[in-house]
Amino acid sequence: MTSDTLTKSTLATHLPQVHEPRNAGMALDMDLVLAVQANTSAIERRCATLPGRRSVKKEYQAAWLLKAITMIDLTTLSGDDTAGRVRRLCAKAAQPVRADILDALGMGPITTGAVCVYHDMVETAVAALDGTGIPVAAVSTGFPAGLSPFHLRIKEIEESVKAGAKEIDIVISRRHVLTGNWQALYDEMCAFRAACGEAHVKAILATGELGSLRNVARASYVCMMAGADFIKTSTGKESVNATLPVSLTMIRAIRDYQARTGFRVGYKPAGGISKAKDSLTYLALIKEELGDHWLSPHLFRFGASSLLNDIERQLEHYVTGNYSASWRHAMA
Ligand SMILES: O=C[C@H](O)COP(=O)(O)O
Repeated sequence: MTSDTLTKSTLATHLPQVHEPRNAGMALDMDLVLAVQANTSAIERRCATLPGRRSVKKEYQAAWLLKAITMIDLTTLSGDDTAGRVRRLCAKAAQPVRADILDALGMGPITTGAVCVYHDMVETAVAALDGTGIPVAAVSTGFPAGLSPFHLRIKEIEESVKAGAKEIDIVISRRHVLTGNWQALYDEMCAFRAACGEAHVKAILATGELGSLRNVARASYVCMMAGADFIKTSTGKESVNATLPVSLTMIRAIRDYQARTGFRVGYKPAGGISKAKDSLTYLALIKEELGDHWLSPHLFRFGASSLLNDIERQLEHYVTGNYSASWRHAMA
């Protein structure tokens, strides 16, 4: 990662609204899908070099971490979620870094990319975020397993959109991938996209349950062909969630899809990303494989419940020279 492309001055305090044409999708091209391969050992070799590399330091690191915050879907997806917890999370999304730290960094206000909740909490989050411009993302379609009746999965999307969700994170039927039923996956994804209407749809592949990187690559293509605005690795509930090899596989599918169609599809690694250092590795990977254009909330998000906390601690360390206990930072 070079440090010249992102400095504090390039971090506008209010991010410009980038107009990106939505992925219109294309007809299912089975020849293309079946031609997709993934060279697992080459992918793993490339990824093994990433975390150990020299990373950006000092003010450049602080700038990248601030940038990372603007691309977090701040998430709570727990059975014991309450309206109070969701309101606190929304307050954190609207002011993700303490004002004194931002002041010391010479930064104006920033926000996270979105707040991500279950359907039941959408209305609460929408009300709590009123006036902030922060969208609410709802996980949907029988999250996390995606095994509820199909008509109910469609209905769930419609209800979340009606409740004010601007982004819908759907889960695909893993069995369609595992049985190679690409037509069924394509049809399902088209129906989910149609039910979302104007809301943007993120397709969660649940990569930890897809068996191989080749399946991950093929599922990525099929979901993009069916109109996914983003492809997302995981629900956070699988035993293996976001990994670098899976990310490289999906990112290269995105790159190839853009070369073929001209549409830029977003990428969201999710699940188990909780360290500031890991966020820098992901951003470096995006920069190298997709380019600077993708380093923006409209094309890249972290799905994370606890990453923000660690980033805020690192920023405090940069400003004061001391690490604070994580409990000193408001819920993240
Ligand atoms: O989509 C977001 C994930 O569920 C968050 O996972 P995490 O709690 O491991 O950060």
